[in-house]
Amino acid sequence: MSIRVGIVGISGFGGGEALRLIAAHPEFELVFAAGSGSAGSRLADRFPGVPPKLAALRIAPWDPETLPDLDVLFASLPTGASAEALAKVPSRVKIVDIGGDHRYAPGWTYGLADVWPDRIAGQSRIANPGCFPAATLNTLAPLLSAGLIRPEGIIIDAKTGISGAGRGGGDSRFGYADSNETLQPYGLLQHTHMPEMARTIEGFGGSARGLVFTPHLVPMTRGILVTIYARGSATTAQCLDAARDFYADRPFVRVTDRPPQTKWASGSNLSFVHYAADPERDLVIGLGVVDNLGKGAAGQAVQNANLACGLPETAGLEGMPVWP
Ligand SMILES: NC(=O)C1=CN([C@@H]2O[C@H](COP(=O)(O)OP(=O)(O)OC[C@H]3O[C@@H](n4cnc5c(N)ncnc54)[C@H](OP(=O)(O)O)[C@@H]3O)[C@@H](O)[C@H]2O)C=CC1
Ligand SMILES: CC(=O)N[C@@H](CCC(=O)OP(=O)(O)O)C(=O)O
Repeated sequence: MSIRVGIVGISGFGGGEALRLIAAHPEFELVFAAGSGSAGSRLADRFPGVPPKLAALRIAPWDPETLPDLDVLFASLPTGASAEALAKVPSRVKIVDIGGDHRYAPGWTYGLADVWPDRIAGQSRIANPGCFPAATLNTLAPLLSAGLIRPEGIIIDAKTGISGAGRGGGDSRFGYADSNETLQPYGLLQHTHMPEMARTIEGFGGSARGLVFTPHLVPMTRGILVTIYARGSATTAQCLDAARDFYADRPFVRVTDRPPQTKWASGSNLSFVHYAADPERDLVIGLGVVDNLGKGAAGQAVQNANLACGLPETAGLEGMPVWP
């Protein structure tokens, strides 16, 4: 019997990517779509390429108190817009929140699926990591776990595609003329993703004091590359070996022998990690790549829902990236 799922925020970039993955999922059946301004339109109006079986499904106005019978709800609402409404969803409906309202919130499991799948299995309230933390924490986890770097003073320099800002945008810097042929740093010293990164780093032991995270907008549609500088006396080979051990049985993380590029992950739930280290300089450089809409949002959300429902973790996520 199929698993009945809904998506709220389906007209957005995260919700639209969840639709794409769920439409091809072997066990999930999309029975409910909701939104705000898009309410009333059929899926085929918003997504002309949607499979015929879903074309006539109409987007409902979002009201958590009038949900149909659902097993899983994916929420992809602007951060700040989901906490109150999702509290009204019956507890029998499993929720994966792609937005930022429930990360490390009481009663919610932080869904870092490649690192701690056992914590997610069977859960019913899962907060997806932010897109930058998804790339960063997958890269750092093997090093922290093996004690190869110190948790203090980690510096993360990140580049993101424009879709990371969502369809909503609302800020002129995301328009084509403002974002094409230019690189824009933003969020210096205060980006909202720092607390969840610090909390996860400290979960491996020690203090994340002195954490620096600086994101940059890059004129590309999808993709995140994080370049991380940490202190530690490991060699490159030790870092790569630690990551290969850590991710030995994990299906979505590739430990590469050369620096990864954003296009390698495009349209997939893959995460690429690579390391270069110089013990003489007490320096470890970690590189991580994800698709912000894949591992950074809808891909990891489907992976989390698979774990929550006891399905194979890879169900619906085995497609290769789009290239070129
Ligand atoms: N874009 C990305 O790469 C990532 C995004 N996220 C997070 O995921 C969430 C969604 O982001 P994203 O998809 O990019 O954003 P978008 O702006 O693309 O989409 C958000 C959608 O939410 C709907 N919406 C807004 N307010 C309401 C409301 N009150 N009730 C019902 N629906 C509403 C809108 O639908 P309508 O058209 O119907 O009004 C809109 O299309 C955010 O929290 C974001 O930070 C997380 C990781 C990566
Ligand atoms: C380019 C861009 O603006 N990216 C977003 C990150 C998207 C994301 O992961 O957002 P949430 O944590 O709110 O879910 C940002 O920097 O805030």
